[in-house]
Amino acid sequence: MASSARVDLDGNPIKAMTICMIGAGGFIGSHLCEKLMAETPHKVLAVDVYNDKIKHVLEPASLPWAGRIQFHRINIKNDSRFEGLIKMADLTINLAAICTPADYNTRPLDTIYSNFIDALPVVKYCSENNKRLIHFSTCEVYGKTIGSFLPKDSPLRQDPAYFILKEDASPCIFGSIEKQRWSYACAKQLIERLVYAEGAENGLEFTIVRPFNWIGPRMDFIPGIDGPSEGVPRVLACFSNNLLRGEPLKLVDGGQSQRTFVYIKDAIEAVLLMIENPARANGHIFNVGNPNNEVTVRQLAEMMTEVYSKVSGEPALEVPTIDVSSKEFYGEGYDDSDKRIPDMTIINTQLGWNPMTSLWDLLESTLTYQHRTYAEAIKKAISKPVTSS
Ligand SMILES: NC(=O)c1ccc[n+]([C@@H]2O[C@H](COP(=O)([O-])OP(=O)(O)OC[C@H]3O[C@@H](n4cnc5c(N)ncnc54)[C@H](O)[C@@H]3O)[C@@H](O)[C@H]2O)c1
Ligand SMILES: O=c1ccn([C@@H]2O[C@H](COP(=O)(O)OP(=O)(O)O[C@H]3OC[C@@H](O)[C@H](O)[C@H]3O)[C@@H](O)[C@H]2O)c(=O)[nH]1
Repeated sequence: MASSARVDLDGNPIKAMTICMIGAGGFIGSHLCEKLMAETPHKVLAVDVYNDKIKHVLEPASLPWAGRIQFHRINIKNDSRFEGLIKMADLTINLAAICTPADYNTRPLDTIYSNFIDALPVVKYCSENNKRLIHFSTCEVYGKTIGSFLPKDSPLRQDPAYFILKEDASPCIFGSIEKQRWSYACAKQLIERLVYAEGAENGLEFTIVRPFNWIGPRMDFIPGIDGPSEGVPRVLACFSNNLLRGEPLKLVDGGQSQRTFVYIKDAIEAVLLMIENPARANGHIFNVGNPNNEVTVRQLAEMMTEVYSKVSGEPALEVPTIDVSSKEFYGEGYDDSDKRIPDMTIINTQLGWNPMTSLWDLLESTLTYQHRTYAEAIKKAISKPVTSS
C-alpha cells in the first residue's frame, strides 16, 4: 500500500512524483508499473505501443491505484506527443528498445534506430526541460571479456581482473563490423555516451542502468501462442517454449557461453532505489545483476529441465538438449558475449542493493508461471489438425 511515511536511504521523506515511463508495456516496464502502483504513491504516465502486459495494472477502474496510472499508446519513433508527457513528469524512464539478439544481426538498421536514433529525442527533451532521466542501457556494452582473448590454457583466465565487468574501468570490446550482433551494443554505448555528455556539458540529471540478464514472468513471448511462430525470443522464453512443447532445448554453439541471471523482482528493487534516491543515483552508471547466479547456457538448460519437470509433474525428456550452430539458429553475423559477471561495488556503495534470489528459486517461480499461463494453450495448439492450404 502507498504510504506517506516512506523515507529515502538518508531518512528524508519521499515526495510523490510523476514518472513518464517509455516502454512501460514491456517485460521490465510491467514489473516496474506493478511495483510503483502497489508500493508507492507515485503517478505513472505509461508510454508504449502495446499494453497487454500491463492490462492488469490499468484495469478495472476499481483498482486501489486507479487514477495514478495512465496509458498513452505512442510510438516514439514518429510521434512527438511524448515531449508533453516528459514536461508533465518529474522523471523519465526510458525502456523502449529492440532488445532480442535474434534481431541484432537480421534487423541491424531497426536495432540501431531503436536503440540510438529513437532514444535521442528522449534525451534531448529531458535535457532541454531540466528533467531527470533514467536510461536503460545493457550489460552488452561490455561486449567480450579481456580474458576471452587469452590462450585457452592461460592461468590469467581465472583472474577476476580479466573478466569482472566494472562500470568505470572495463573497456567495451565488440567484434568486427560484419558481426552485426554488435549493432545493439554499439548503439547502446553511443546513447550512453550521449547521456553522459549531456550530463557533463548541459547538467542533465541522469542515471544509466546496465541490466545483466533480468528474467522472470512475462519475459518476451511464446512463439505461436502470444508471439509470431517463427519469432526467436531471449533464452528464457526459448527454453520455456521447448519445455512446454516437450522438445529438446537448443544449445547454440554448444551452450558454452556464461551468463549471470537475476530475478526481475530483485532487480526492480534496485530500480526503485534509483527512482527514490536521486542524490545517490544521479550521474552514475549501475550494473544490476546477480554475480552469484552464474551458469553456462548448457547448465541453465539442465536446471530448467529439472525445475520444469518438478513444477509440471511431467517427466524430463531422455535427450533434453540438442546442439545447433549459431549460423543455423540466428543466421549470418551472430557473435556472443563469453561471460558476464557484474562488479557490484558501485551499486552497493551508492544504494546498498544486493540481489536475494537464487537461480533455482527464480526458475521455480518463473516456470510455475510459464506452465500455468501457457501449458493449456500449447496443448490445444499441438492437438489442432494441420490444415493444408
Ligand atoms: N531484460 C533484460 O535482461 C535486459 C537486459 C539488458 C538491457 N535491457 C534493456 O532494458 C530495456 C527494457 O527491456 P525489456 O526486457 O523490458 O524489453 P521489452 O522488449 O519487453 O520492452 C521494451 C518495450 O519498449 C516498447 N517499445 C519499443 N520501441 C518503442 C517505440 N518506438 N515506441 C514506444 N514503445 C516502444 C516495446 O513495445 C516494449 O513493450 C531495454 O532498453 C533493453 O535494452 C533489458
Ligand atoms: O534457444 C536458445 C536461445 C539462446 N541461447 C544462448 O543463450 C545465451 C543467452 O541468450 P539471450 O537470448 O538471453 O541473450 P543474451 O544474454 O545473449 O543477450 C541479452 O543480454 C542483455 C540484453 O541487452 C538483451 O536482452 C540481450 O541482448 C546466448 O549465448 C545464446 O546464444 C541458446 O543456446 N539457445
